[in-house]
Amino acid sequence: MKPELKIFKIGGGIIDSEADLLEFVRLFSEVSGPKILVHGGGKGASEMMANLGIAPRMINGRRITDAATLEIVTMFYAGKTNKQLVAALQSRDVNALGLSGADGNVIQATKRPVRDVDYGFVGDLSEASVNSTLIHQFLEMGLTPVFCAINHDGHGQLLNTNADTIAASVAKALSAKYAVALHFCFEKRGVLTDVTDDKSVIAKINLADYAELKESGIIADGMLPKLENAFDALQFGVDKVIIEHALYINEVLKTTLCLN
Ligand SMILES: Nc1ncnc2c1ncn2[C@@H]1O[C@H](COP(=O)(O)OP(=O)(O)O)[C@@H](O)[C@H]1O
Ligand SMILES: CC(=O)N[C@@H](CCC(=O)OP(=O)(O)O)C(=O)O
Repeated sequence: MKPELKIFKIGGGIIDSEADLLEFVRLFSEVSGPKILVHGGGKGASEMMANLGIAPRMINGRRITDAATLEIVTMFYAGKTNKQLVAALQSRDVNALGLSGADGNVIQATKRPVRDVDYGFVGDLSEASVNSTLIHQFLEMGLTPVFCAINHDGHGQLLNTNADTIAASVAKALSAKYAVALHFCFEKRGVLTDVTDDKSVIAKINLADYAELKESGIIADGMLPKLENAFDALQFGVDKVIIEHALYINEVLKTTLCLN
């Protein structure tokens, strides 16, 4: 039997509030066994950009990342957010190791080719992108890797990748060695039939439900790429995918995804 590995992804809605972030760190520090944290921070990055007079542009949940945007998101994700999270985890006795994809060449991406849209310095990940051997070694050393959304192309160019995609790719790559549970944590209790009603959590979603929910428009905005990544992970070896509130990871109200 494969050993268990828990991968948690937190998004910008939680990172934006210091109190929420510290509460998540407390809960995460109590999670037993080998674990990995992947963080976004899109909301804070957009605020920082707006303060600097640069209008953020998103298409299909992905940020158009020109050179100026890349500088800001690198500072915000790989700098401030990653290091604050690592320090908070250390204060809870979690030996966290903050990583961009460039560190140890742990995730290498390819700049997204220009088709209908030029996304700029956005990185796409493939099966070969994630160095699962190195991540396994970190876990064996008792370290908890903390990934941000910045990676590189191996030729000196930093790239920005949606953090849900990073979480799903790391989960897929490690599923050869581990039974991986992938938790997408954000500021709602799961996938909702009514986004304004936290009680309307859909307990289970399979591939057929997913198609219907998309068609009916119940799933929209950032939930679209999140579920796309989530089902991709399930189809490529990840054991469990859960969508839940970052501050209620120990409670039963959540969405579990399944293929059939
Ligand atoms: N059916 C749905 N259930 C829950 N959230 C939804 C749904 N449809 C759209 N959303 C939106 O998706 C957002 C989550 O996507 P995103 O902001 O990208 O997450 P993250 O904070 O993890 O980056 C929610 O804040 C919500 O506004
Ligand atoms: C290419 C791309 O879209 N990158 C994302 C990375 C951060 C992210 O995904 O943050 P959340 O998880 O908080 O949304 C962005 O810059 O917004």
